[in-house]
Amino acid sequence: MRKLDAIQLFGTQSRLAAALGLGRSAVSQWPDQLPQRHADQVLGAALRLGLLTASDSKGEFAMQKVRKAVFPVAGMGTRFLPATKASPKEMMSVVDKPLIQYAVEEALEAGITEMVFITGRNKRSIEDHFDKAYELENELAARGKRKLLDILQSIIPKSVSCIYIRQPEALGLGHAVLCAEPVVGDEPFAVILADDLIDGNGTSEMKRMVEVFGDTHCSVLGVEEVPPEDTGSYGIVEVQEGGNNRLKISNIIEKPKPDEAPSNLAVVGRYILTPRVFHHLQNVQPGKGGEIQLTDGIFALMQEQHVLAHTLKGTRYDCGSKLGYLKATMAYGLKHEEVGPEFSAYLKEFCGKVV
Ligand SMILES: O=c1ccn([C@@H]2O[C@H](COP(=O)(O)OP(=O)(O)OP(=O)(O)O)[C@@H](O)[C@H]2O)c(=O)[nH]1
Ligand SMILES: O=P(O)(O)O[C@H]1O[C@H](CO)[C@@H](O)[C@H](O)[C@H]1O
Repeated sequence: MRKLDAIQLFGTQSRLAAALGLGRSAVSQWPDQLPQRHADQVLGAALRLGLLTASDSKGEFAMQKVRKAVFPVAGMGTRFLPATKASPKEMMSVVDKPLIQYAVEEALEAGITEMVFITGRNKRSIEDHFDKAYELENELAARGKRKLLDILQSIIPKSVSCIYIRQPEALGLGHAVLCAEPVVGDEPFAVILADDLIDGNGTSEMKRMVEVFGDTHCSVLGVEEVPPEDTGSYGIVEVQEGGNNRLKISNIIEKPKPDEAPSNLAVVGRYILTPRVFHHLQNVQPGKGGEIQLTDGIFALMQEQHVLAHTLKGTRYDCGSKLGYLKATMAYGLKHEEVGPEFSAYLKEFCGKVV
């Protein structure tokens, strides 16, 4: 997008600057051909103010699509030791699929075609899971196990690319996301934390968030209410009415104590972020727990751009905790087409004995 077109859209340079919450001088220093992050800001403001609609934001005003998802999987999973001593938490299986596969399926359903995994030590099994398993496939084919072969071959469509980046040290979630910058570049992108397993009840939660992004061109965070005593486990946001039934985030704090929390609205592991966040993550200092926090990068981003909250429609299971993982296993077990009915009967009998 050219700067001239952006100014024309808003009428004057001053109006454009005001809509973006910037000084006039900041806009006058922009180059004639806007880099994508400025174009994104302009489009976001134009959509919010109704100067453009999602359907006419094409051609000169083309908006970028969310094509890439980042999966930070380099954490140490200490809450699940010893299970996570030698194998990653994200490979723990809920019934018959590892957590990371559920996360990738949610991204695929949202139209995302590039999966970027931020890995660390002991994470080779994640690469292997999304790679072709020649010997196993040959063996299954030789034994005529067509159904199992189909399951293996449909883990990820051939047209989707998987990219692995090593986070040399687990310096925090914000640092893990920053490691994706060379691959994500100047595009909006999703972040999915696989240990927050979300049953979208028929629709991928990330798909819903991509739709919000398409309508607003703003960063979007998945949020849900948590018990007030649990605020210390989450990024907590304060929101205000953002127009068009949207919630605009006005503050975000990483893991505040209940008496310091601005609300009990917690960020869950689903984000769509504009690439400008990388600039802020580069400057973020270690925060809560001595880690480079994504929350702190988002706080800085919010000072420049609108960031919206999307209230989850699906059900979230915190599979990074033992209890959450057990709950997920039960819910997915009951719904499973092969074992669901029998499992349900067993549970009824079991509960009868316990109660
Ligand atoms: O430096 C980091 C930190 C965290 N992460 C990733 O961010 C996500 C959220 O981080 P968590 O804090 O839930 O994961 P963890 O592995 O550190 O688990 P515990 O010790 O608390 O049990 C997880 O998916 C983790 O892999 C990184 O990739 N790098
Ligand atoms: O799980 P962690 O790394 O403790 O915390 C991370 O994921 C949470 C969601 O699961 C967010 O609310 C936190 O803001 C984020 O730092």
